[in-house]
Amino acid sequence: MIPPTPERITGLVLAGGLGRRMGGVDKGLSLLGGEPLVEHIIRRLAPQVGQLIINANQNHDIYAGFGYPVVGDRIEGHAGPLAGLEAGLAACTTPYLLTVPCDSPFLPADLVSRLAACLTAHKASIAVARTGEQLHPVFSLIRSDELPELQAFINAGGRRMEAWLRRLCWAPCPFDDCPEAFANINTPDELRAHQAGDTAR
Ligand SMILES: Nc1nc2c(ncn2[C@@H]2O[C@H](COP(=O)(O)OP(=O)(O)OP(=O)(O)O)[C@@H](O)[C@H]2O)c(=O)[nH]1
Repeated sequence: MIPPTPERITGLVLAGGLGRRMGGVDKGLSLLGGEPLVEHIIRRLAPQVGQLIINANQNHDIYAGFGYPVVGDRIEGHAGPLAGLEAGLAACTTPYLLTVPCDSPFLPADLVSRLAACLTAHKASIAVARTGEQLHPVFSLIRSDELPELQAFINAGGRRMEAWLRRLCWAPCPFDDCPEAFANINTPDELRAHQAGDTAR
């Protein structure tokens, strides 16, 4: 197994959703503390990985302005985060891909090192963040050579990320010491609440 060192990992920021609960806006570009959510993610993730890719299905030019390649879903009909993962894996040139959602701006500074240690210890194909009983499949470190398996799952109608990862050799990675790092922002009220608490972080 090739060790999942940072330079062998591409970070994929999943920003391809519809943001219905946010009122249909492009959630990754929603402002928190005066900065787009995607910028918060990039600031935390870029030091942890060798390369970055943004997955987006609208506003490509704006996302490209952050300085990283932008890929859109190749599967039609807003098939969910697995569609973004499929596009990211297809564009990825490193042996590992790390996914994060665009709406969790407080992600851990040691997310990648802990997922990498877990993947190695379990000789797994995918390591998934877990807090308590809750899995966070959109925070996963994945072997890039699982792309054909993912495409087969999607072609057979599979859409749930957790259902897919359970077909692989997968390992849960505990982050019980920092559950707040996985808080996500789905609604204008949640955005306002975090905005109000932003100065405290
Ligand atoms: N590429 C891609 N990513 C998606 C899609 N749907 C959701 N996501 C991403 O998956 C993560 C979790 O998304 P959700 O909050 O469940 O969905 P959303 O579309 O962003 O928001 P809602 O419409 O309010 O559910 C986010 O990073 C989204 O950008 C999709 O169809 N394609």
